Amino acid sequence: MTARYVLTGEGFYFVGRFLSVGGVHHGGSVSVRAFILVSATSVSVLFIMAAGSVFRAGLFNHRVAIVTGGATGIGKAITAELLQLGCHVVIASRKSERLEAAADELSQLISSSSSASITALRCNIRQEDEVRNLVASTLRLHGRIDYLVNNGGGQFSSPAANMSVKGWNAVIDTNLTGTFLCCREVYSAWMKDHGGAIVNIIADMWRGFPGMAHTGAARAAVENLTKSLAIEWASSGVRINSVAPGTIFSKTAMENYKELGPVIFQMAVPCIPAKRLGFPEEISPAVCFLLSPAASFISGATLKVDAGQSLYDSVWDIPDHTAWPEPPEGENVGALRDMVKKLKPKL
Ligand SMILES: CCCCCCCCC/C=C/C(=O)SCCNC(=O)CCNC(=O)[C@H](O)C(C)(C)COP(=O)(O)OP(=O)(O)OC[C@H]1O[C@@H](n2cnc3c(N)ncnc32)[C@H](O)[C@@H]1OP(=O)(O)O
Ligand SMILES: NC(=O)C1=CN([C@@H]2O[C@H](COP(=O)(O)OP(=O)(O)OC[C@H]3O[C@@H](n4cnc5c(N)ncnc54)[C@H](OP(=O)(O)O)[C@@H]3O)[C@@H](O)[C@H]2O)C=CC1
Repeated sequence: MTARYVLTGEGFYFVGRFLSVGGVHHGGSVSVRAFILVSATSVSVLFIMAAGSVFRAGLFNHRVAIVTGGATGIGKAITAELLQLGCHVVIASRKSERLEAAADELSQLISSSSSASITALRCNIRQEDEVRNLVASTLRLHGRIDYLVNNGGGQFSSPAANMSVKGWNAVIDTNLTGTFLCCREVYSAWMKDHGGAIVNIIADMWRGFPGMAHTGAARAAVENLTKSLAIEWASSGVRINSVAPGTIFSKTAMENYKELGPVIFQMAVPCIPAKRLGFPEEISPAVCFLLSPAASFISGATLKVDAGQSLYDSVWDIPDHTAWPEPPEGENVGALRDMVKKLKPKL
């Protein structure tokens, strides 16, 4: 038996509760349609987003978030979704023009009935004093910090052997030390006494990150940092998790690699089980979920949002070579030689 129900209005709220994702309904400027497929053995629910967030509008009303790198790419999508959920968002990065342009553009998403707001603050997360100022300014402005999204970061592509120590340090300082500084400062200044939720954006570095070894090392370290802080800060009511995106296309991400950008993104596609690139709007719901009350029992975890890429293929090609030592002699090597001889075509 298969039946299909199309629900509207309050029905969404019921579906949201049923799915335990903190409530999903049709409200505000967010327009969602849901289809439930029921069969004898299973019930599956498919949400089709027409626009905005799948989460309940107002879920983050009066909450305050800092999103580093919130003016571009993935950070911008996270900021947009948080704003639509009613959050006050402070976006922070190094380039004032980008910050101001994004704040102007994203403020258009805020409906007149919403309490949400967006503020752009310049901050280089590698600089301890600038991170301290960012947190102090946010507290002066809003009086609280409920969420921190450590999204600001990046790297350049280079074989490890060609990396200078300056280049290595630039990437480690940004992705690892910058993340640590933001976590520590937000915790000391607010979350220690009031709790909160943190999400760290890491990367698909599960099998190393050949071609970008510095960022692989930094992101693996952040994954471990996430676990340490989940334990150290649990008694303050702080939850901290990571999101590991696959290959996510945005204009700014591509431009970072200059003329190599199109090549890098194009060559990733065959290695992605979905056979297409991901998009920032496919990362932001995972971040919002981990910040939300729907994740109230989740801490120290990493959510891969990569269409299975981390289980599949690598873009790094190892050319044929004979650089390894011969295997130890013995009956198995002999058997292999016999097998290879038999496989050779007869002349
Ligand atoms: C292949 C696998 C596919 C793998 C498959 C494809 C996966 C793609 C996944 C994409 C993942 C993403 O994260 S996309 C997101 C991309 N966005 C970003 O990376 C944005 C932020 N990035 C940056 O700001 C920069 O890239 C970063 C290097 C981190 C910081 O730059 P800054 O200029 O601020 O750093 P500085 O302190 O001035 O130091 C710069 C030094 O870095 C080194 N350096 C910088 N760019 C360099 C370059 N292109 N080649 C060599 N070296 C470089 C030099 O030593 C520089 O020194 P000098 O020589 O003295 O100048
Ligand atoms: N796109 C992808 O495939 C993947 C991306 N990631 C990571 O996700 C995050 C977002 O990347 P994405 O949106 O794709 O690319 P973008 O290049 O658009 O975003 C990177 C952001 O980080 C900010 N940033 C970089 N360095 C600093 C710094 N020192 N201080 C403060 N802000 C900084 C940049 O702003 P500004 O330059 O103004 O400082 C920019 O807004 C990055 O950490 C990235 O490495 C992880 C896995 C895959």
